[in-house]
Amino acid sequence: MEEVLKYNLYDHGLAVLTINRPNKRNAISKEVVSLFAQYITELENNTDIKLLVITGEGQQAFCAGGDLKDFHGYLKADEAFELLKPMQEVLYRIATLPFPTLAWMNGSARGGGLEIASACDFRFATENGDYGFVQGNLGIATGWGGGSLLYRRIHPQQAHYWLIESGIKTVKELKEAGFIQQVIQENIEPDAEELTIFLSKSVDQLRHWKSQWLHHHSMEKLKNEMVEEVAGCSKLWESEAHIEAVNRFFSKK
Ligand SMILES: CC[C@H](C(=O)O)C(=O)SCCNC(=O)CCNC(=O)[C@H](O)C(C)(C)COP(=O)(O)OP(=O)(O)OC[C@H]1O[C@@H](n2cnc3c(N)ncnc32)[C@H](O)[C@@H]1OP(=O)(O)O
Repeated sequence: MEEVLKYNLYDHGLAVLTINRPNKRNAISKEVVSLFAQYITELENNTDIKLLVITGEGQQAFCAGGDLKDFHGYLKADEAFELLKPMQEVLYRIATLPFPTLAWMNGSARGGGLEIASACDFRFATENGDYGFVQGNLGIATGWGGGSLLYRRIHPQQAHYWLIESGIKTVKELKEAGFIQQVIQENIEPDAEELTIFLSKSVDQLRHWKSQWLHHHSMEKLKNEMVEEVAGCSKLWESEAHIEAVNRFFSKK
């Protein structure tokens, strides 16, 4: 059976991680979290990589967020914290990789799917998708640290408003807010023209610019904010609103 997270390394410095659960709209299961942690260790130790792209399998979704079967249940706050923390650590490690990272959003994204996208330095998205930090509609908040990351990707006031609004955005709205840098028409190919701006530069140049970015933003402050975010979401986990929202999702199936 194919892995639920595929890792492809190309000889021109490109690494691609593909979330491979198209029948579940690439929702993140615990197994996907574990494979992310494993592959990131390989990426951290590879000095030849110029760019990491994270994308989804298929044309319908980039990532539907946490798998509601794996990540949503009747948990106490401390249990929810233990459940959410591993993916927060994955997102922090993605955000602090020593080379540029790009979310190639090949379709719709919800909740944690946009938290993964926010962990990347850059985001390209297809017009065929729509995109929403919907955690607020589930009675919770971002739970993997993606809210802290969003504050570093777009204007902080816009980030605050998006998290409260919990709305679904078009690619036009994402572009207007500066959340995405390019609109894409199809799934990624290793020789995609859109990757040239990265792959035409040297490893040293790309790692210099990423080091500059990491120094500009205190990573210690980011890590602390992300951990506090997980704790805050965990407290909301016990709410009636959250339990009812998850029941609604599965009852409509
Ligand atoms: C910290 C992260 C945070 C958390 O986990 O706490 C979150 O990510 S909360 C947000 C969780 N995600 C969602 O609420 C999104 C739920 N999914 C959808 O809104 C839609 O599926 C959508 C818009 C992504 C795609 O809609 P579409 O009509 O194309 O597909 P279906 O809804 O018919 O779904 C197809 C198939 O996929 C299963 N599915 C979709 N999303 C999830 C999910 N998040 N977890 C588990 N399974 C999911 C859905 O049940 C269908 O499966 P099937 O077996 O065919 O019934």
